Amino acid sequence: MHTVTLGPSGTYSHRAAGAVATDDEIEFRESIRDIVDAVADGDAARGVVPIENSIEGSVTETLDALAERDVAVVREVITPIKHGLLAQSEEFDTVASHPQALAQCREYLDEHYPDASIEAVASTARGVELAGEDPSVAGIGHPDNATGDLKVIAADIQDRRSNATRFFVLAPPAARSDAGGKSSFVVYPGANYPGLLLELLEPFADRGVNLTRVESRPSGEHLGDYLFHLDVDGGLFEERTQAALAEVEEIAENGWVRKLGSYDVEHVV
Ligand SMILES: O=C(O)C(=O)Cc1ccccc1
Repeated sequence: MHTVTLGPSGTYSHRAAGAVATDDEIEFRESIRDIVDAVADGDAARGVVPIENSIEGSVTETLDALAERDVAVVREVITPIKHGLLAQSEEFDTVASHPQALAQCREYLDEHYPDASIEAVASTARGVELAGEDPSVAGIGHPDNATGDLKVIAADIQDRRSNATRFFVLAPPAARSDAGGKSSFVVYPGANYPGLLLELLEPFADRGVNLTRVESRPSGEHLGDYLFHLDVDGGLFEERTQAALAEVEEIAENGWVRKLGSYDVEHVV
């Protein structure tokens, strides 16, 4: 079975997927939700989705899909992101890209193309595809996508020199593993009282398990009701991580805890 990721060919997700699959094993989907669904429904062996960017923060579509569907996280892949502005010539009036890429280049676009219309599309590669079809459109994406009539009008246009994105490699629940140096959980406490979040985090602090990310997301139930995404520097094979999690499960007895799994981190260029 194949690996699904955000298409068309040439997205950053596609590049990250190269860490776990060869090109002939990769199939494309047009949204993150479709990727998570394909893995959860058993239609794909692996899925590769962006989770967090160093400039723009969390990819909320991914967080919400991980809270809703039962999938395992089996690996983390980190890639540097270097955006190029790709167009047939400098005579364009619209810039099309993925919302994350547009946000990562906001200051550059404001300074150099203040009059351009900004168009959010499903992926960076889709924006570049549009630029290839229409001379009035420029895309923001990886410079390797400048094929055919497209030129790299400007390179390295992201607003910070250091720009990296974390991707999760997803697998069906049966592939969930306790091995690996990091673990991710989603906690819905099903309660709301002073100090609740502190209580949820203390079991990790008490055992010296470092938290690498805490993110709250609306539960969708009612305003002010949240679930929490936790990443920790500890594997579920470790007694300290298991013990901390058992305490968290007790605190969340009126809600639920989803163990996404333990995994190792890989850097790809
Ligand atoms: O659109 C893409 O290329 C993606 O894979 C999503 C994305 C967009 C911007 C930075 C990192 C990932």
